[in-house]
Amino acid sequence: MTTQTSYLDQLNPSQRRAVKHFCGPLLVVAGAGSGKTRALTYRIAHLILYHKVDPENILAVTFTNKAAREMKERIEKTFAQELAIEKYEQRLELLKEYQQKQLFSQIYKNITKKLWIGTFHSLCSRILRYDINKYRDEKGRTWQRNFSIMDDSDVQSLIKNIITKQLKLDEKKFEARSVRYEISKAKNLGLSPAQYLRENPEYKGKIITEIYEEYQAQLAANNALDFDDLILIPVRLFEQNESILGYWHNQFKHILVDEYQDTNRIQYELIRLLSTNDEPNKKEWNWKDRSIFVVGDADQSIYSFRMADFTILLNFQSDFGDGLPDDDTRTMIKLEENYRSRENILQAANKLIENNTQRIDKILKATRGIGDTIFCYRADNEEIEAEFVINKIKEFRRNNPELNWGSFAILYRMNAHSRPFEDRLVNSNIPYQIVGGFKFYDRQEIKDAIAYLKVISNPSDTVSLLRILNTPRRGIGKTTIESLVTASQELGVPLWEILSDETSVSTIAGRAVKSINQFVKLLQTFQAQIETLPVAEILLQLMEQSGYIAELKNKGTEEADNRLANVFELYNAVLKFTEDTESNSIQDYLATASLSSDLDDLREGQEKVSLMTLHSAKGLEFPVVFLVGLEQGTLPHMRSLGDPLSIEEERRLCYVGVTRAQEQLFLTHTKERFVWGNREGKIPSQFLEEIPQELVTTNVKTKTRQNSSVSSTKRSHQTTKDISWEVGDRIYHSIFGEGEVTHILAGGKRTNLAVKFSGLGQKILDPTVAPMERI
Ligand SMILES: Nc1ncnc2c1ncn2[C@@H]1O[C@H](COP(=O)(O)OP(=O)(O)OP(=O)(O)O)[C@@H](O)[C@H]1O
Ligand SMILES: [Mg+2]
Repeated sequence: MTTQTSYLDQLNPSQRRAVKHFCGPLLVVAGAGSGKTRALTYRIAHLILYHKVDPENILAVTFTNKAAREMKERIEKTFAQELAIEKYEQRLELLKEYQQKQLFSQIYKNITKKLWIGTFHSLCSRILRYDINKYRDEKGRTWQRNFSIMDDSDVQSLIKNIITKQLKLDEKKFEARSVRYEISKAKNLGLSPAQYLRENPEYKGKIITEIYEEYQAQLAANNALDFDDLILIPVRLFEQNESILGYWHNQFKHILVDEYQDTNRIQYELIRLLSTNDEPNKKEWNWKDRSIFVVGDADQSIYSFRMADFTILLNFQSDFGDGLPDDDTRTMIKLEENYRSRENILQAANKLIENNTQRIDKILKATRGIGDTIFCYRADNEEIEAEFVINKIKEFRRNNPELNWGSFAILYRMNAHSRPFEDRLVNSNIPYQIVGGFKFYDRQEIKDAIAYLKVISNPSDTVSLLRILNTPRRGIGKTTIESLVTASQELGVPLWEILSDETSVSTIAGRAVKSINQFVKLLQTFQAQIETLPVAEILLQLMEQSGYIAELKNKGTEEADNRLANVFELYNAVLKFTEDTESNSIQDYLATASLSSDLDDLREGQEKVSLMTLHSAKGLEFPVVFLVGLEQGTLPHMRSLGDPLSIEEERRLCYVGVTRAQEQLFLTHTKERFVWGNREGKIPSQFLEEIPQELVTTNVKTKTRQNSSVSSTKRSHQTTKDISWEVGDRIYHSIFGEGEVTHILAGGKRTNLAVKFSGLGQKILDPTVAPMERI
């Protein structure tokens, strides 16, 4: 019999301390692969098993829905293991009877089902299903609990429509995509249209405010939210309504956040409100029976384009620890051993990231053997690069029977880079999956089917209603639809109200009256059964009775057949959802579907080569990793060249990529590459030069690599500026102006300073290289 070890024995002393920590705040900061996520997962198990915390009182935030599922499974396994050990020690029968096993696994599942584990978005959408009807926005608008969640493309077309049709603006000056980004940014900073205008009073700001206002009005009219609202609205609601905040504050006694370095302002506000239940600046805490536990690595902060701000992580102790200093070991634990990567890989990662100035130096020691050297391959172009990668994968599989296709990952900077790899994987008959590529839920037929469900659940969702009104074709023409929409706008009621009013329809709709009435009747039949008919059944019957399936069958083309297969695949997905969650609710299903992020593949656990962007790879690990496209202008990305802070973010991305590898790492780059339709000559990425030569083997024969980047050379000559600094020191920076030192970030060989500049917030600076002096 294999000897079982308790989960606590599978941790090092620092991790164990983190797991055993019960009440109060605790920050775990550590480099990649040091077991942060493991500590967080085991801590949840420990809270339940040892401290007897009700799983309902635990809120754990993960980076993806998939991570949440894996965490639940891990916790279930831990429970099973603990019980087995207990039984063994009591000389009782090990859980060997099949039935008993089934029973126990059911119990574990029921426990983890009660946990609140998920992404910020999915957790917030659950909160809003209870309480959104109590929220009022600054214009007094309200939402109902059956709200829809708009997907990216719906949001985009809504905004485009406002720009071109309603406000009749020049699309070249106000491009939907960039306006959308601006609005999203405002929401992630917690700014309402009026607040946004205050900060952007110039002409462009005024116009964007106008679009933002109109966009909000339309979301409300559709009883819909966008992804950003899912987090913004709970925060606003909690600020507005003390008793609601009090309720959720009591509910979530133990809050845990993974990847805390990628938290943005509004997510932070949410966590803070839930932890304090009081004014944001309150200095006294009541940690009697509650905790906040976050883990992160500032070197892996890669979402600044979504307003992530890693100074939130740096401020954790002073924020949650009654202003405790940053190095107070009562509220911070550092993990210093890496359990993931071979020493060569780890050293390369450590050396690479040392070139960043915005960081806290830290120690990360290898626990695994040295491993093979990293292989750097220079290809003539992207086709040869892909050929090399796929040949290597085949070779590895041949020589290492313990590896399966799932052991390999190809990581790139942008989704568009996947094509040559895909082509060759297809030709070689190698199973693969693209994580974060074209989403299942973005397919036309799936969006149609989901739109049917959305209208059943939320008839005010005019965006979805317009999608299905004449899909499949039922003879309702464009002009008729336009007249119906105009009528609804003039009367200020949702389109559905016009459609379901027979008198209005017969006056407006002309020849289409009969079709519209039939369509409305069909939907009403299902609306009436929303509580009684399982969601999978609603879906299937709707697709049949609306003629959707028949239309696809009649077409008989290969494309139509594929679409049909996808509709049935969706039906399967709904059945699986019901089986997993034991929920038959259409709203629960729609929330899951809308939030199935592009990182959650529909089918999991298959042995396939993974292809994904570096952003998607966060938190994952693979025995063999190919980090491709290491060229200036590819990684680092073109947009970052010339901007030192953006280059640092690109370097963090590269660091994330390197640290995904367990056994073997390949770095590839090309001499030329097709970019925007042109063939461009490429030079190797500066990051390649930052990795010590002795760790790398290469196919380039006459290699004259320069040693390290200019900045690191410069740094070593300028240590004279490394004088002793104190919190409160005032400095002058030639770009940011005057600022005050708020933190001394010491660790390892270097000291960085966190400096607060008025109007600019906090920046992390290396005093030995930053253009700054003490004043
Ligand atoms: N104490 C330990 N002993 C052995 N293996 C461990 C230990 N802690 C973690 N591991 C293993 O090391 C690997 C990395 O752990 P984990 O993913 O928790 O690290 P992480 O710090 O969250 O990494 P990242 O920063 O990339 O998210 C995993 O395979 C994990 O199972
Ligand atoms: Mg992790």
